[in-house]
Amino acid sequence: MRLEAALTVAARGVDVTLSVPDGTTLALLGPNGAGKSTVLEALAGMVAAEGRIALGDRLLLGGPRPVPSHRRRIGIVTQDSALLPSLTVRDNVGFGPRASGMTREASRTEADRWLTRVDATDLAARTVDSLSGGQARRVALARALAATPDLLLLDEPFAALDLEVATAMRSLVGSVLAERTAVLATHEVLDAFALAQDVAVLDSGRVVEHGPTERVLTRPRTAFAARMAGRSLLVGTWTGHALVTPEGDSVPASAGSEEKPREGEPAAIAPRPRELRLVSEPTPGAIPDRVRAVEPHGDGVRIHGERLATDVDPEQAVGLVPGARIHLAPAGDPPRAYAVT
Ligand SMILES: Nc1ncnc2c1ncn2[C@@H]1O[C@H](COP(=O)(O)OP(=O)(O)OP(=O)(O)O)[C@@H](O)[C@H]1O
Repeated sequence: MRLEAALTVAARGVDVTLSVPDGTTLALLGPNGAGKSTVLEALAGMVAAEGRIALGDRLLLGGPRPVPSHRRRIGIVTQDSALLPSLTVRDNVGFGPRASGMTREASRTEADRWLTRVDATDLAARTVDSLSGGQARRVALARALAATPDLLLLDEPFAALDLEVATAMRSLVGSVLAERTAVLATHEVLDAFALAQDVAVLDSGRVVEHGPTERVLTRPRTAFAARMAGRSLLVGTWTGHALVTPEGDSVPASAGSEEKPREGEPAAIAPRPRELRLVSEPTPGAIPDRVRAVEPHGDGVRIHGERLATDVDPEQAVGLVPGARIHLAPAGDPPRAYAVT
């Protein structure tokens, strides 16, 4: 069912417009505090919001009065799982079916069906306070799905889980999201690529980019979205074989086949750190920069410049203090330029 939302939660500085076509997943991608949980809670009716929320042909917000949370037909899996502590796992999962009028017996059968779906049948008789974080997340997912929601909201479903548990949860979520309308809050680019057709990048309560995942995360328009995608962004004018920045740097690049740049028009490149290397001399095509920060990264070091970032071996990073002048050049093939009009 299609979701269209334009909502404001003024007290938390959140003001967003989102749209999620029927049967697709939107990743809400942003750093801590960007407002992801607030958007999900506002959609679910758990925090008061102004604006308009339409789910299919039902107006949940923006009509005479907001539809209360329990009538929205929205399932939410929050970061703390929010299960009912005094009930068993089976009764937690059967809560939605029971509330919709099923007999106790039928709701238990339904709960067992969903517990099988999330591979948690062995937990059915446990009380929820005895569950690990990963187990609680599975049960919360089963509980949300058992209520047959029109929209599923997942808030950082893989955060704070061990590697193996998170991997299993990713594959489970991948299978339940197929053909469903869903919004997935995450700060991981991997989740957006793997699970969502579209992405909305959230910066301080505002959507700075919204579009197909591959487009937004490989050809970003804003420095913020580029950073979330693990890239840098240089914008300039396309000459046919180079990008000329407002600072006058000419960076040799090739025209990408997607959103092909046109001569004399605005274009951008968004290289990943590993696509650039440090060069000691200001050679033609190298981009001058200054070190902003240096951080350990994997078995090497990531140099964050004011304009670009690159990964180097630890021995190359010696002496690269904030403010130091550096030059960066493409490490292999020239970067791909794309139109940004
Ligand atoms: N219960 C609350 N009461 C008041 N302000 C809140 C509450 N929860 C969050 N906020 C504020 O709302 C803003 C958005 O926070 P939110 O939790 O929605 O961000 P987030 O992107 O989900 O971050 P995280 O990934 O850390 O959960 C922040 O400024 C935060 O301090």
